Amino acid sequence: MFVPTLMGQCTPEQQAYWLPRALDMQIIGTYAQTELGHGTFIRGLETTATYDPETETFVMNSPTLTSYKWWAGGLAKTVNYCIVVAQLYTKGVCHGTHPFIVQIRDEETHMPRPGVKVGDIGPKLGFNTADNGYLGFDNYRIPRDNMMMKNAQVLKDGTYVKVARHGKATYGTMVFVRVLLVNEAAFNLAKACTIAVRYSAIRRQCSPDSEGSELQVLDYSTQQHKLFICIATAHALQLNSTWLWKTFSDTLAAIKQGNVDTLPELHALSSCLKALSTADAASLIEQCRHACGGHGYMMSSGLPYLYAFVTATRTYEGDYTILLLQTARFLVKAYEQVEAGKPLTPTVSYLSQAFTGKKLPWDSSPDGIIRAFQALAAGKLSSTVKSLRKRLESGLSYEQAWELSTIQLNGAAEAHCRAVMSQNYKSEIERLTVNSSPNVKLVLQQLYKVYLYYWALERTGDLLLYTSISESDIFELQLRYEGLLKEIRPNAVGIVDAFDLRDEVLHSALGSYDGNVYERLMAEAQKSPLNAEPVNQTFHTYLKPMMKGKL
Ligand SMILES: CCCCC/C=C\C/C=C\C/C=C\CCC(=O)SCCNC(=O)CCNC(=O)[C@H](O)C(C)(C)COP(=O)(O)OP(=O)(O)OC[C@H]1O[C@@H](n2cnc3c(N)ncnc32)[C@H](O)[C@@H]1OP(=O)(O)O
Ligand SMILES: Cc1cc2nc3c(=O)[nH]c(=O)nc-3n(C[C@H](O)[C@H](O)[C@H](O)COP(=O)(O)OP(=O)(O)OC[C@H]3O[C@@H](n4cnc5c(N)ncnc54)[C@H](O)[C@@H]3O)c2cc1C
Repeated sequence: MFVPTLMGQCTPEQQAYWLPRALDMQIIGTYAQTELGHGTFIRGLETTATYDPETETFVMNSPTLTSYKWWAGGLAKTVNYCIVVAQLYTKGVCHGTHPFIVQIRDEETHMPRPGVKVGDIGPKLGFNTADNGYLGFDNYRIPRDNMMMKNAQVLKDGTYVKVARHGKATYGTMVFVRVLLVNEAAFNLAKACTIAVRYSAIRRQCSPDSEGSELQVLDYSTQQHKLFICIATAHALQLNSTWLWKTFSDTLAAIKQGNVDTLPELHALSSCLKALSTADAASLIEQCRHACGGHGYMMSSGLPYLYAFVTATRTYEGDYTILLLQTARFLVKAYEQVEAGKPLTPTVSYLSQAFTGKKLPWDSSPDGIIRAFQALAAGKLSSTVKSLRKRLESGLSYEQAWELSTIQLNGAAEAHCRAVMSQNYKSEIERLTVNSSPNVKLVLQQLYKVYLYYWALERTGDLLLYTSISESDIFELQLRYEGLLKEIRPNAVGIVDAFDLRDEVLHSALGSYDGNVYERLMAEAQKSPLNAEPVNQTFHTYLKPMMKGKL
């Protein structure tokens, strides 16, 4: 996050000075925005940067314990510089949060600079290879030039000058990382399902009849139900990530031309896609662990590490709930645009035909299901706006009405995102397989149908509300879904092999390419320190005295 912020928030002159040093690893930096007391509410951050025109410096200060920077990766022992997001004060006026480049350790001795308090925040669920740290300032001075001045400046005499055309230009790095995280979610879910599917092909358990041999657990329908959605979702996230990256790049290019019109839609998309992709990836990685029984609970399976690593992404770079509410803001505005007969941006254009007051006729084809997801999202949005307006009419303020409606707002945003993801998944597969062999086309179409059927069956309640789907339609869809799992089974191992993930990347005794699961589990067990000697000394110090009643 350090380098992207240097690129996104510095003037060309500042980039010319800082970027080469950062890329050369002469300086190592992190992005310190979150504080002990605030992570989501950026406007509530307490660290201050007060400009002193006498010395042409900013005085960095941590006025309270809760103002200490907390969480930044590498902050504890690794970095010697930080990008610090602080409330900017000049001429007695607060201009809100702005980014500053702050040296916190000596470049030679690595000792913390006077006025800087820095340390490690302690053990975490995962991410323990990163030294996430805390940082406090005691009236610590930095040169005026260390304010990142692309979007706003403080002149030598302390005059504040706003440069950016969009009020949230300083939030740009977060959008960039959210876009990256969709790809990371896809990559890590692909690892987990490679491990779980390969292991499920090796593992034999239970024989349906007394004479027969034990079945591969991958042959069980319930195991296929657990795992094939994981494969389908890994592809869905990867294709949405590529699509989102292009949307991000196009928006950035437009902003460079001075056109910020597409930024709100990008913010709404990156928010809900980051939220859903990281939440789906974390819960499906846990599902892969469930599918591997006891051995999935071993660190040597690689699955606990993947889960601990990925579940953090639901929180950092914008908490799941918060980001969905950002998307909901955008959707409510889109609803108002439909009412006013105004044009809509591409990803919400389906809303212009949606508010007919009638249930969408059910169509179980892939395109029909995608239209149903859109009808579901539109229906939830319409119902949410109705709740908002009912509360406003009762005399509540907009903020109060909004807060009381946030559960529905989040539901509408999640439904919208599912519709966008499903649409992208199918259209990207069709675009990319135009020249593919019939077999490749067949397998990839089977996977996106798994995704569509799975989520339609997960949302039958909503589909009954907003489409004409009947009980028998649901019955038929369930049978079709279960039949599709059986069609995929023969190719399942080949499909995860196609992720082309090397053993060194998987780090898994269960998922290695050679399938020697039991030999690898035993080999990993031998590495346990408890196997260093036949009798551990705790027998003599604790067990034996206890057995003799002497403790
Ligand atoms: C899967 C394995 C992954 C492994 C990958 C490995 C490494 C990954 C690399 C890095 C990650 C590591 C660490 C993570 C680092 C961090 O966590 S950094 C800290 C991240 N913190 C956040 O994300 C904080 C979240 N909070 C916010 O973004 C904002 O507070 C808010 C919730 C958006 C609210 O902001 P606020 O200023 O109050 O604005 P408000 O809600 O009032 O909205 C005002 C208008 O501004 C628009 N807007 C808000 N944000 C943006 C944005 N980013 N871009 C564009 N526009 C934005 C908003 O839509 C409003 O517009 P209106 O037109 O008024 O509706
Ligand atoms: C592994 C990891 C690495 C990180 N790395 C960095 C880093 O490098 N740099 C950095 O600056 N930060 C980093 N962070 C911090 C991260 O960005 C924050 O944890 C995240 O933004 C969430 O903020 P918070 O922790 O204050 O949670 P809070 O915002 O306090 O959330 C707590 C709960 O309150 C809810 N909530 C909060 N506000 C609202 C609201 N308005 N409406 C409804 N519900 C609400 C949330 O949904 C959540 O359920 C990292 C975090 C982790 C876990």
